[in-house]
Amino acid sequence: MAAKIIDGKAFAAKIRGEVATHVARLKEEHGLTPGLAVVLVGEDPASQVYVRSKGKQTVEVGMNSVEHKLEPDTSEADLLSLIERLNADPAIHGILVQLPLPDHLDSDLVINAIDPAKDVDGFHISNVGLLGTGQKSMVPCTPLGCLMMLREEHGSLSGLDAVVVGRSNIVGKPMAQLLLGDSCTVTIAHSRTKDLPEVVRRADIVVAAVGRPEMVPGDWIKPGATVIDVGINRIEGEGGKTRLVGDCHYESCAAVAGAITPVPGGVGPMTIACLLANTVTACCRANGLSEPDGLTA
Ligand SMILES: NC(=O)C1=CN([C@@H]2O[C@H](COP(=O)(O)OP(=O)(O)OC[C@H]3O[C@@H](n4cnc5c(N)ncnc54)[C@H](OP(=O)(O)O)[C@@H]3O)[C@@H](O)[C@H]2O)C=CC1
Ligand SMILES: Nc1nc(=O)c2c([nH]1)NC[C@@H]1CN(c3ccc(C(=O)N[C@@H](CCC(=O)O)C(=O)O)cc3)C=[N+]21
Repeated sequence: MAAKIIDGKAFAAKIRGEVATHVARLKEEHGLTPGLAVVLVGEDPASQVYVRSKGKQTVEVGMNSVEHKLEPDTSEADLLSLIERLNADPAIHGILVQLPLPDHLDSDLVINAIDPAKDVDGFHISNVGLLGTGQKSMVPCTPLGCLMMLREEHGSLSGLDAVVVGRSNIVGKPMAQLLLGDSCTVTIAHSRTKDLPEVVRRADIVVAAVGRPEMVPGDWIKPGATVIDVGINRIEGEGGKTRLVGDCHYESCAAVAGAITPVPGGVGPMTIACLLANTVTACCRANGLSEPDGLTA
């Protein structure tokens, strides 16, 4: 296997350490404790795992964590009134509504009800617009984590060919904006893309965010390219146990890539670390304090 394995778990631990230092400083010098509220509607088991993990890591870096678990049949009005309360609460600096929401709730409406300054997911239309026009915003956590790993790997990304497979609002599109912001030549591929293998073969950087287990094989990868695998797919493994795999076929991609993120231990831990980083950034901005370097794009 040729590829360097990008250790997202270790990188995330380093970021959490930096976040913890800033949290301690905010407490000591300003009497402030950043607070993150996570809202979960329903009982999706995967979402429950993520929410637990976010809460635990939030507390570990010294921040306050508040979890709101709502019944699966919660009305839109009740969810919106909770968001209103969190928007008005000065102890809450970040609000995350776990997606996907149950079908009877309009997620665009709900997300756009969050105060953009507290939108630590970066999904509010104001933050999307700010990112798209190169202005200071809240940057979505998963793409931000991917960007941090790519910068660490390459130094400058300027002029590199990047292909993002997937065009969702939460991963593909903001990822493409960030890569464009770093002067990559960006292609966004999706389910209607003609000749996806040929498109991916041109890329110096491949970001796969498709949600299809092991869809990208090694023979689509240009030798030496960097592969960032965002996919989190639970599949049936040996002995009836479930196993976590990405959207890339790890073994074959690692044989030709220059560097690759594993699943688990790649993008996932970076996503949560960036959520904590965004919460500190939001707390600083809300209090007119200079924000930490290196924790945002
Ligand atoms: N590690 C982490 O922190 C996170 C991981 N994830 C994981 O990342 C993956 C993607 O998530 P998300 O962006 O929310 O997914 P979505 O389902 O919202 O989007 C998937 C995208 O992939 C495209 N696609 C689907 N099939 C194909 C295909 N055969 N060829 C090319 N493109 C295809 C779709 O195209 P079209 O638009 O044409 O339908 C769509 O744009 C999932 O595995 C998810 O679990 C997500 C968030 C965070
Ligand atoms: N509003 C909102 N914001 C999100 O950021 C958001 C969301 N909704 N809905 C779901 C997706 C998914 N997501 C992950 C976060 C961490 C891991 C993670 O830590 N993964 C570990 C493994 C975890 C495991 O074992 O299951 C890893 O890859 O090493 C994965 C996926 C955030 N998402």
